[in-house]
Amino acid sequence: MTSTPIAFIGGGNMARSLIGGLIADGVDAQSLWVAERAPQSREALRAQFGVRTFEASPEAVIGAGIVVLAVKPQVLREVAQGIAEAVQHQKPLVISIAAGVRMSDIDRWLGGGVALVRTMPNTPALVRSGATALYAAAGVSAERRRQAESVLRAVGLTVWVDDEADIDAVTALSGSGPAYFFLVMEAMEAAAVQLGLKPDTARLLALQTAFGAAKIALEASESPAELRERVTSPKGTTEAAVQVLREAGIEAIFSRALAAAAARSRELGDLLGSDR
Ligand SMILES: NC(=O)C1=CN([C@@H]2O[C@H](COP(=O)(O)OP(=O)(O)OC[C@H]3O[C@@H](n4cnc5c(N)ncnc54)[C@H](O)[C@@H]3O)[C@@H](O)[C@H]2O)C=CC1
Ligand SMILES: O=C(O)[C@@H]1CCC=N1
Repeated sequence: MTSTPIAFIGGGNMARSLIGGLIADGVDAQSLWVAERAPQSREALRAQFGVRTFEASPEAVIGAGIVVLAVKPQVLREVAQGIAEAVQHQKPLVISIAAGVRMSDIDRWLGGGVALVRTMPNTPALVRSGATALYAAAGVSAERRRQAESVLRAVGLTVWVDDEADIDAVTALSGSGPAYFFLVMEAMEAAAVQLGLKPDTARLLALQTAFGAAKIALEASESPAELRERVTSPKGTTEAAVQVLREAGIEAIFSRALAAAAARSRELGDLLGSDR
């Protein structure tokens, strides 16, 4: 991992996940700088991680080799324009994690000619089990790409996509994906409580089952479909449950859900980049 200071602009949920993961990977907290406008959040970031915090974003950019844009898409233009001068002076690698917002717009807001990598990480970065897709325009050097990849690889798996539009699909799949699995965990826990289990017992078993299923699916050579079939005895209990899920249209529901997320990502890109 690079030892250059990394400045996060925005210290919310996703920045905290990345910072926690980087520190767990051995990165020195003093080389992680965070510009965060909310005083309570700055205080919490210092207390939890021991990172340096800044009230004014340009101050965090000066001296940083890498700048991570970690504010909500809706405020990214204002934030980028506010640090443009510092970025043009400092010439850091800029990594955007914002959903939807296109690279050409961010580059323009930052004054143009910026070494920019657009990424879509997810919150399991906190426990170094993140999944991040990265995209860089043709002009970004191999060295800058390696630098961006090394930051995100420190907190989990990384993949490059060669079409920026793929980031919308990635956002729908792995960016938002943890929430879908949490929802399934919530639903399974509630259903098990209805069957008479104590809430604590139901949650523990639901969570460990999710963990075990993901672990075996990652480690085994078989596909998830083959692993599912292995659990499903003919005329057994799993078959009874899977039949209910299929009759309710589980595949179609996920297809619609991911399509909605990808459409929202594209919509954010259109909406927020429309100042040209
Ligand atoms: N939460 C998630 O699971 C993921 C989020 N993202 C992206 O990460 C970005 C951040 O999302 P979250 O962390 O969830 O949002 P958040 O709302 O938790 O964090 C944003 C932070 O930025 C701060 N902020 C707002 N304006 C600021 C300014 N002018 N200067 C400095 N700080 C400012 C806010 O006070 C807040 O703490 C978004 O663009 C989102 O699309 C990407 C992948 C996953
Ligand atoms: O919900 C969102 O818009 C962000 C992007 C991916 C996950 N959270």
